[in-house]
Amino acid sequence: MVIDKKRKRSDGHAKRPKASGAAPKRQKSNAAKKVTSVDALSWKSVDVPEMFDDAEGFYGLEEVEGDEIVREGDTVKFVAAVTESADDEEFGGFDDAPGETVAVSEKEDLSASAEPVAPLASKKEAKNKQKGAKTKDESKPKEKESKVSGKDPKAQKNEKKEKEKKTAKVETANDDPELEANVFAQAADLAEEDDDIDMSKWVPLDLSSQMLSSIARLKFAKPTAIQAKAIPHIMNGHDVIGKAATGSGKTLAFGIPIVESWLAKIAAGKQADDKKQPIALILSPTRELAHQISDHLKQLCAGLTTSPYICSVTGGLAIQKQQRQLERADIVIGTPGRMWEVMSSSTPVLTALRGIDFLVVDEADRLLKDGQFKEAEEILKALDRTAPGEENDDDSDDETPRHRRQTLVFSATFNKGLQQKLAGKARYNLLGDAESLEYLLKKLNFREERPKFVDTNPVSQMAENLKEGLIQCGDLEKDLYLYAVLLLQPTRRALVFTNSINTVRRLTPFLQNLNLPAFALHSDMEQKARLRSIERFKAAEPTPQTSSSASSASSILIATDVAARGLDIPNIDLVIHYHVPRSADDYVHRSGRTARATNSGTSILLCGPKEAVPTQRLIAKVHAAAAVSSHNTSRSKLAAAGLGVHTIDIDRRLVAHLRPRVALSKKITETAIAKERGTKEDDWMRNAAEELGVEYDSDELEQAGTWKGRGSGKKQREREAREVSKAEVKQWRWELKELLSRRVNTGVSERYLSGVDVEGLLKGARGEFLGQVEGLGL
Ligand SMILES: Nc1ncnc2c1ncn2[C@@H]1O[C@H](COP(=O)(O)OP(=O)(O)OP(=O)(O)O)[C@@H](O)[C@H]1O
Repeated sequence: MVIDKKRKRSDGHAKRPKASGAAPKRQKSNAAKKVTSVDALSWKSVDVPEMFDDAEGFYGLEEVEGDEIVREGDTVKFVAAVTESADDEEFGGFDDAPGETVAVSEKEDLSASAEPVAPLASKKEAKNKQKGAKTKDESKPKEKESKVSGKDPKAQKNEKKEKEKKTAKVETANDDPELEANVFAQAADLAEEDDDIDMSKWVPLDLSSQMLSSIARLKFAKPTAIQAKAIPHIMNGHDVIGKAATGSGKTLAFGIPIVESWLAKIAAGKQADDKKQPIALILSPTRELAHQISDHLKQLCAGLTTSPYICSVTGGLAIQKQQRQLERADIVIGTPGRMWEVMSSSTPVLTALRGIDFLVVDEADRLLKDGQFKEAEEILKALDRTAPGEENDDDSDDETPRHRRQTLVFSATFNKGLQQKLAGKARYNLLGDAESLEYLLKKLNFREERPKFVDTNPVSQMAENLKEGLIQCGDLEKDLYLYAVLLLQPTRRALVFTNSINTVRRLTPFLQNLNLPAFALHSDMEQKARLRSIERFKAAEPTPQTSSSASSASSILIATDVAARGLDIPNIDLVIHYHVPRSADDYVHRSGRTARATNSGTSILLCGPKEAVPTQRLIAKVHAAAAVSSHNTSRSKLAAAGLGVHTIDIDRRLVAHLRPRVALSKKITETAIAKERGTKEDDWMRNAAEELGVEYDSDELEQAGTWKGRGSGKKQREREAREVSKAEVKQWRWELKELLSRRVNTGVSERYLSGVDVEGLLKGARGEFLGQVEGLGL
C-alpha cells in the first residue's frame, strides 16, 4: 500500500495526562472508534527535507493519535478516534528485589578537560528579548546608557563595530588549540551578529562601555539575580559569599568584576607587561569546571580590544606547558591538586600569586570538604604567608595574612549553620572542627570581618523551571525503568547519574546494546577518554522534541558525581538519578545540570525499596523550607507527602513489553564484563605466579578461592557468565537485534496489521512505539 499524503498530530506533541501529584494513579486513554473515509482523516502536511521532496511512499507518515488502518479480508478501512475518556487504575507498587551492590565508590578528584560551553541565546530569542525590553521603557534607559559611557547610543554602536573589527586582530590570549577552537568559532558567530541589544538593565551595575558591549555580544540583555546583587559589592571592594540556584549565572557574577578590574588596571597603566602579575586565582573542584569557567571568561572577553590572558591549570595536561602559561597569566583557573603542584615547585609563580587581587572559590562547599581539602588548605596558607625579604616579613609570625585580596566564595548550596558563621553571627569552633568546611572557610582569611552574604534563593535551591519526578521500582528493575524513561520522555540530551563507577561501566554498554547513544564519564577513565565522552555527548545533533510520543535522546551521558557540579552543557533536558544521591546537596547539583538559565528540564529519581527512606528524607530536606514558608505546614507532614516531587505513574504493561529486550541486553553486557574481568584477573594471577616462581593453575586457584560468604552469589554468577560460549552470546545478540528491529507494540491489535506492510510498520530505529503512548505525564 502506498500512501503519499503526509500527516501529523495537529498539536505537535504526544498527549499526556496531567501530573497526578502525590497520588499514584495511572491514566490510560480508551478512545471510541468509527470507520471513516480516507479523506475524512485529519491529514496534515509535514515539512520534509528538500532531498525527500520527490520521495513517494511512507516517508513523512506519522502516527495520528487514535487513527488506525484496519484490513479485513480484501478491504482496508480507516478507523478514526471519536471521543476520549480516561479511567484510573490503582498503582500496585513493585515487588521488592535484592539490591544491587554498589561496589566501587568514586574518589572525588576529577579529570578531563571539557571544551568550551556556553549556550548562546538563539537569534530569534535574542531579538524577542530585545523587542520586549525596548517597548517596556524606550527612552529612559537609553539616556542612562549614554550617561554611563558618556557617548550617545549611535556612537556606542560605531565604537562596538570598531572593536569587533579590532578583536579579530587582537593577539589571542590562548595557545591550546584543542581548548581554543570552540571559543573562536563562537566568537566568530557573535561577530556575524550585528543586532543592537538594549542593555539598559545592566546600567545600574555601573560597568564600563567596553564591558557592556562585550556582554551585549553574548546577547545577555539583563543581569541574573546573583549578578545584579553580587557585582556591585565586588566592584565596591567587598568580600562576597554568593549563593544562587544552579544555572543562574554565578560564573559571570564573579567574572565580570574581575575582568572590569583588570581593564581598569590596564587603563591606569598599572599592569606592566614586563613583570606579569596575575589579578585573580579561581579554584574549581573539577577539571571540567575549570576549563568551562576559563572558556566562559574567554567568551566574555572576546569583545574587548585587549583581553586578559586566561589560563587553566588542571591535571591531565602537560605541567611544563601550564607553568609557561602561568608566567604570563592574568586570570588563573585551577584545580587544587595541580595548582598546588605548580605553586609549590616554583617560587616565582608562588610570589606572583601572592599578589592577586581576587581569590575565588567556586563550588566552595564541595571544593573545601572533599578529597581536595588538603591541597586547597596548602594553597590558602601559601597565599597568605609573607615570603622572606618581602615587606611585613616577620619571622615570628610566618602566616600573617596580607589582606590584599578580595575573597569571593560561590555555590548553590551552603548549609544554614555555615551561612551564619560566615556572616559572623556564630563562633567558630576551630578545635573541634579541624577537618570541617567551617575551619577552611576561616582559613580563607576574608579581609572583612563580615563578608557580604548574597543569597538569591533562600527558600528553594532548585532551578525555577525544573520539574521533579520519582519512579518507584524494584532494585533489580532499575535497568528496565531507566530504559523505559529514556524511551518515554521526549529528550534531546539526557544525563544519568549513578553512585558508582562500576554501574557506569555496566549501564553504558547495556544502553548501547539497546541502540541508545550512551557515553560514559567517571574519574577512573583516561583523561582523553573523558574529554571524548563529553565532546561526543555535546556534539550529537539534538533532535527537536518531536510530536512522536516516544522520542529517544540524541545522546545520553552515564556519569558519576564527577559531572554533578557546574557543568553547563546545552540542551540537557532530562536528568535521571539511577541511584538516589548520597546527599541533598548532590541532588540539587545533579538536577541542576538541566533547567539552566531560562531553559526548562526534568529530573527523575529511580527509587528502589531500600532507598525509600533516604529518598523521603532527601525530598523533605530539599523542599521543606519552600513549603514551610508558603504553607506554614510541619516539616514531617511535608516529608511524607513527597512535596515538590511527583510520583510518576509509568504504564507497567508498556514497561512489561520492554522486558525481553532489556533482559537480553543485560545478559550480553554482564557476560562481556565478567569475561573481561576474568581475563584481567587471570593475567594478574599469572604474572604474580611468575614473579613468585610458582606454577599457575587457574582452575585450582578458582576452587581454592571459592567461599560461601557475602558476595559469593555474585561471584558465582560471574563464574557462570565467564563460561558462556561465544556462540551463545552471538545467538543472544541476534535475538536482541531481531527484537530491536520491531517497534514495541503498545496494544495495536495484530488483526489490524495482517496483510499491511508489517515490515514497514514495525521497523523502528531505536525501539520506538507502534501506537499511542502517554509518556511520563510530567
Ligand atoms: N545575564 C545572563 N543572561 C542570560 N544567560 C546568562 C547570563 N549570565 C550567564 N548566563 C548563562 O547561564 C548559563 C549558566 O551559567 P553558569 O554556568 O554561570 O551558572 P552557575 O550558576 O554557575 O551554575 P552551577 O551552580 O550549576 O555551577 C550559562 O550558559 C551562561 O552562559
